[in-house]
This record gives sequence, C-alpha cells and structure tokens, in this order.
Amino acid sequence: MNIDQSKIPQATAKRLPLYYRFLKNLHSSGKQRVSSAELSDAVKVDSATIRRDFSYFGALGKKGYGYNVNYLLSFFRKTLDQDEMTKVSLIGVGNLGTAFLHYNFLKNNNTVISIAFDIDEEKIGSEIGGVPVYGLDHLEAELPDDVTVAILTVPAQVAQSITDRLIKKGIKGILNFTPARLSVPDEIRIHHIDLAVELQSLVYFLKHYPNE
Ligand SMILES: NC(=O)c1ccc[n+]([C@@H]2O[C@H](COP(=O)([O-])OP(=O)(O)OC[C@H]3O[C@@H](n4cnc5c(N)ncnc54)[C@H](O)[C@@H]3O)[C@@H](O)[C@H]2O)c1
Repeated sequence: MNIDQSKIPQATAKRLPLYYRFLKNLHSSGKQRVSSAELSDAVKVDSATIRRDFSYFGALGKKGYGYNVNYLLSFFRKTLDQDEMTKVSLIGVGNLGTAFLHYNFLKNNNTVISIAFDIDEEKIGSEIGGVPVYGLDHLEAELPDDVTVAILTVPAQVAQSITDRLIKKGIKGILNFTPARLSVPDEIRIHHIDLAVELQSLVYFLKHYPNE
C-alpha cells in the first residue's frame, strides 16, 4: 500500500517509534495479532487515538481480531526508514554527549552516532563508545555528506554558531539539548529536548490529575 507520508499528522508521526518498539517486542515473542486495547495498555496512548493513528496508514483493525502484527511492522519499518541506517553526528562530548555515545541506539532502531566533535584536546583523537572524536576545527572536512542529523550537547553560548556551520555543511535535522533557542531556515528541522521541562510537566500532571 502506498501512503502519502505528508498526510500523516505530526502528532501521529511522533508516536510511530513508540508503536514500532512495542510491536517489535510482540513479534519476537511470536504474537501475530494485537488489539488496540492491548496496544493502548502497553504504550499508554488511549485506544481511540491508536485507532485513528492506524487508520492513516491503512491498518483498519478487525473487530474481534485486532491488528496484524506483521503488516504493521513492515509498514513501520518502511515509514521510519528502519531498513536504512541513519548516521548521526554528535557535537559536544561532555557529560551528556559521552552518555549518548555509550548508549546503544542500534538496540531499538537503525540509528547510529557515527562521528563526534569537541574542542577538548584530551578527547580529540580518541574513540568513545566506538565513535571517533574529531576537533571542531575539522567539522567541514570530516563530517561525511551522508550524515544529515546532528545532536547538540555543547554549552549554550556556542550552539548557534555551531548550528550555522552544521547547516552550511548540509545537516537537515538537529536534536538540540542545549537551552539555546536556535534560529534556522524554515527547511531545517529542530527538536528541543529539555529534561527540566519534561520533569516539570510530569510533576504538574501528578499534582493536577493524580488519578488518571
Ligand atoms: N536538555 C536537557 O535536558 C539537558 C540536561 C543537561 C544538560 N543540558 C545541556 O546540554 C549541554 C551539555 O551539557 P553537559 O553537562 O554535557 O556539559 P559539559 O560541559 O559536560 O560538556 C560540554 C562539552 O562541549 C564541549 N565544547 C565546548 N565548546 C565547544 C565547541 N565550541 N565546539 C564543540 N564542543 C565544545 C566541551 O569540551 C565539553 O566536552 C549544555 O548546553 C547543557 O545546558 C541539557
């Protein structure tokens, strides 16, 4: 089935990796079908939302049968480009950056950090978690053209200038962990991740919706 991916709402697209991970586990345990109620319980998304999400990609669960796990998995694999390895760069090999380099992204999807940059002479030339660390001076020379995603874990004050260089070099998407609000051209995609905001939101929900 051919699905126009630009028609999938962003909120739905964001839940795909969640569904994918759970379905992969189901598949490896030998399960062939799953109901939206089971899925809902596992991924903590209400079943009406799941049914709506799945309807965008033509998976219409049958009453009393549920969804075909194989069909969904192959759809997700294609949609999330799981058949292709996505190489990612990481800039700033400090506390956070080092933890990411040690974390095995491959475990859950086909994303791998393949190259890292820093300015610290002690880190430059080393390998951390199997990933080579280069000097930021060599960004333009060393960043391969097929790496189009970058994770930013540098101090906030240098984030914008590094972002400008990354974009010039062809980076299309940035996962920004720094508190800096970055200005980028419209065609560049930035996702901000802020643990403090997430924590605050968690505490807020616990306080105001304790029984949900
Ligand atoms: N989003 C979150 O939830 C969250 C949580 C913790 C920290 N942070 C942010 O993440 C960033 C990194 O935090 P950390 O604790 O790992 O800091 P850190 O000081 O341990 O690491 C920063 C690294 O960046 C390197 N660096 C400095 N200037 C550079 C440059 N111009 N080019 C390349 N590398 C450079 C440093 O040598 C160091 O290795 C900070 O901006 C911090 O505020 C975000």
